[in-house]
Amino acid sequence: MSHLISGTFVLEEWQAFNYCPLMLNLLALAILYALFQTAYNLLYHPLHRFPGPKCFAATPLPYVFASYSGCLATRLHKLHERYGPVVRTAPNELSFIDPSAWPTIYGRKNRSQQPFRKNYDSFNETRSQIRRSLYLANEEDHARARKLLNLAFSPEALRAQEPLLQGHVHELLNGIESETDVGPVDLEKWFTYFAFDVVGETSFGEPFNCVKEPSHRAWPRMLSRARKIITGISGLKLLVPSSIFCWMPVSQNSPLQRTVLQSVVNRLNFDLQKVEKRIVSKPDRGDVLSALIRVNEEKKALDNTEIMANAALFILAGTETVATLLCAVIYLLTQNSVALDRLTREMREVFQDESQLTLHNLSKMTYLTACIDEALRLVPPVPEGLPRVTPPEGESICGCWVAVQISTLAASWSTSNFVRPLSYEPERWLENKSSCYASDNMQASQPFSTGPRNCLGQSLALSEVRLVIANLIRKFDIECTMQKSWIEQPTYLLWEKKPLLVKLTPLQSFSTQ
Ligand code: HEM
Repeated sequence: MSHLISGTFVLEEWQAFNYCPLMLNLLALAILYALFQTAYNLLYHPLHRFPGPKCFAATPLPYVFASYSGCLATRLHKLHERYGPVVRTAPNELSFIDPSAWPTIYGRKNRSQQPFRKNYDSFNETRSQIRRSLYLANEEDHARARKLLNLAFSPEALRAQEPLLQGHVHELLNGIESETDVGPVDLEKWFTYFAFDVVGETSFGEPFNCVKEPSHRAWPRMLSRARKIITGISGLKLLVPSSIFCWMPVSQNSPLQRTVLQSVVNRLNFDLQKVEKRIVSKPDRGDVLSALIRVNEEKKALDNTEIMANAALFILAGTETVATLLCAVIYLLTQNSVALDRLTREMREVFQDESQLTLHNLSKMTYLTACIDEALRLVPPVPEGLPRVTPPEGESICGCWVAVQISTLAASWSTSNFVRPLSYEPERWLENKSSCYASDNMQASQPFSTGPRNCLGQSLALSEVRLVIANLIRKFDIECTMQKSWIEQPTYLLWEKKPLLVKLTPLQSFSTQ
């Protein structure tokens, strides 16, 4: 009865009465549309004959949910084990694990043909500092910039950086050694600081000093949190077109998320000011940025915003990935005592003196390379896949807009590509390997991707990893103290790395000077 007494309430009720049918009609329309779309996806969509679970074919929700909850990479692996080498993972998305798909999806057939393009709609980067970087560049800009950046990352440019890298490895070993008598050391945190310092040193002209200065260590954690938020937003963007998404409440991040993203933007701007100063003063420090500025002086291929955008990209692309690989090699070696013993013996017998641990000498150590390749196969640092869109004029499936990708982790973990795929066996990468590995399809493991948009920093990454692993193994006896598998962890585009607790016993006969 109270609503009869209150005039306002009566008015509200009247309005609600009038709005109600409209709202109900809209809701009914939305449900009808969703039902129609689901039926179409299942029965008439050009991809409806491809194998895969019905729920993934019906709506993008399961895919987005898997991405949001950090289990996309392992989910894709399970789907491939069940449904085979090609799986429909969303209404208009196909995932492959057959290595013959790498050149088709990521390469180009001939010089005149463009590779499949990235799905730019799923990026939320239009205002960010990496907007003008290689990563988001269209084909034309990418080709122009990549040509120049390849020179800055060439083997000669890398050789010039060796003293800088060696310096950081020594700082890392000293930092780790300072903790060895306290108990198990968390190598994940040290590797992350190291990877940040190297990118800072080579691309910004000064290290971020994360290894030496505890007060400088917030940056890596901040970036990792921002990545998680951005992955979540990109996942949601798959559900609705960008034009509608930007009006939805979910596109406005929560205050906490906004603070995290804003801190990352502020920090990047702070670092990019240093790059801007160096573009003006042009000191030659023998690092990536010096090489880039020098070749650009001659070729005039990039403007200053592009140089800065790429420097920002190097932080995003070259830090967590390297830290993941370092953790993976150490963790997997501790799980395979035969491999650890063999590598330890080789490192200690071949290298009598620490000064012999140069990039040139280490590049010849085939067992070390095999240990790293096998870790890249089992824990690819970019594990989920790199979606591409089929071009309208060809390669499309039944004339339809289709996103395709090789699921990196699923391809490496597949029983159709490797013998005992979940077991760490560096021997499979050796030239004169046992015949039991004869059916291994080594091309299926492409952790740095292939084609014109493959990893620019591959040689730098491998150099960092070779130096760190060789030095650690030579200097310490290593034993993992963790009860649970380090590999069981979520992925949000990259791995969400858990602490890697390891007991390190320094060998008395070796020192870091
Ligand atoms: C183990 C370490 C690394 C792995 C596994 C890795 C993997 C990858 C992969 C898979 C891509 C292709 C991404 C895509 O197509 O969407 C990529 C691109 C890229 N990576 Fe790496 N990366 C590593 C380290 C580094 C380092 C150290 C740097 C530089 C400091 C770097 C710089 C880049 C850049 C600039 C691109 C974009 C290339 C382009 O679009 O042309 N990466 N990386």
